[in-house]
Amino acid sequence: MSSLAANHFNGGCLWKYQVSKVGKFRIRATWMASSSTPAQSMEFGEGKTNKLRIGVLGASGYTGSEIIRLLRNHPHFQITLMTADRKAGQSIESVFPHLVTQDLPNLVAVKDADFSAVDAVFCCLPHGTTQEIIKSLPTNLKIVDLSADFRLQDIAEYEEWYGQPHKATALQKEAVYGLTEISRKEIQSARLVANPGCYPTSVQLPLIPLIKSNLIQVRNIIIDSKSGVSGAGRGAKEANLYTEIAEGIHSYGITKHRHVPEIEQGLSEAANSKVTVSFTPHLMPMSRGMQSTIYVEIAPGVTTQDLKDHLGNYYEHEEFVVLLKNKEVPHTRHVRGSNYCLMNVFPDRIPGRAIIISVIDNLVKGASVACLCFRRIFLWFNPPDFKVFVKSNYFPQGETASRFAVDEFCLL
Ligand SMILES: NC(=O)C1=CN([C@@H]2O[C@H](COP(=O)(O)OP(=O)(O)OC[C@H]3O[C@@H](n4cnc5c(N)ncnc54)[C@H](OP(=O)(O)O)[C@@H]3O)[C@@H](O)[C@H]2O)C=CC1
Ligand SMILES: CC(=O)N[C@@H](CCC(=O)OP(=O)(O)O)C(=O)O
Repeated sequence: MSSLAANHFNGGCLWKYQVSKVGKFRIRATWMASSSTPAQSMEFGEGKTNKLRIGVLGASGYTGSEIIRLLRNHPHFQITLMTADRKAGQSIESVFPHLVTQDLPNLVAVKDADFSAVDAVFCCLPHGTTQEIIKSLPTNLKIVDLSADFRLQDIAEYEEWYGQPHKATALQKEAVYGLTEISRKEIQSARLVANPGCYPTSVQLPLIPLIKSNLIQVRNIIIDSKSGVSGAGRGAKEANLYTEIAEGIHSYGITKHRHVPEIEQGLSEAANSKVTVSFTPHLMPMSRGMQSTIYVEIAPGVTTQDLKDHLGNYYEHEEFVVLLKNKEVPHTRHVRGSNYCLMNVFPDRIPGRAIIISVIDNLVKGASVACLCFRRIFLWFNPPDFKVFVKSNYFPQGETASRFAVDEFCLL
């Protein structure tokens, strides 16, 4: 792990293969270098521009601002619309001064938004609000929704856990749950993608492959998760004041956190039977980062090493999920600002049990960048010569687009 961490802190960028497999050299996609190369024949929006035009709804929030940070200088994206609520009418630099040098539109209220110059929308709004807004958007738009509104397939379950009726049930049926590494194929053809929650991302990435292969029992799964305070958004709340959060750990949502049904939905689908988990989240005195420590029963005849081998193989070709070696411990600081999920598996002292640790950045892999995955967007739009473009400019060895760019974003 040390090389990956050092690489991150140095601001450099190696592919996972370069880090983990000596001698298996892959040419790195460097969009910063290639930004001098015109985006040749990639045309979006009826050929009017060679950039994909993006609207960010909720641009004045934490996840929205991360999307802007990551897309602002990209040669193939152009942010043409940004919305806000209380901050409508302001410039983005007055809200987030680090975005000062960017040529970005001012923030407007959703009701005043002009979608005529937008191809795809990232919806970074509070749940509840989101479903009504998405329902009113032009139907030609591709949408990635970061809220929880379209994640639960069972509307009754949504109403039970979110305490309100669902107001866009038809759209709910259309939405695809967007955990990239697990559902890449479905995401490619979706119009509306429900980006997974941060806790569910950190839990499902290690558990789904193990459950699918019957390597762990689906009973007695215990999940202890910890989140940075940015997970609660930028809105002012007494519980999130520095004086309330600093120098302590706060458990919350015990037995009733709204991510429980989302986690159980994903694990149950993998198991083909109903899975029930014990899940307790904690608020930590840090601005960003998330760790899930997961206690599982191993299936009869299976060893901890089998779990490790399986996860290693399952994610071998996934750039952003890394199984650490030996006894290396995943730390949240190693994924800060990055799109990586780092994980490892440890034998418990109690025979037949294992402990899995998984870390992500809640604002990146847990939210914004997960949904920026290049392949998702470009396969949606499917420009005819995309493969040629990708091959000649970025992937001389014919790699797929999923490995491109996002890690460049997150290692900035
Ligand atoms: N923070 C995280 O780690 C993660 C968050 N998410 C989800 O992503 C979504 C956005 O989260 P986050 O960025 O943290 O939230 P923030 O509270 O930081 O930002 C919310 C954004 O929505 C705008 N907004 C609020 N209410 C309305 C409204 N009624 N109409 C129109 N716009 C409105 C705000 O505008 P203004 O500021 O101008 O009032 C702001 O731009 C949420 O659904 C959240 O649960 C998902 C994964 C992780
Ligand atoms: C620390 C904190 O408050 N975290 C939020 C979850 C983070 C999040 O954004 O959840 P969604 O992805 O479902 O919107 C919470 O516990 O509700």
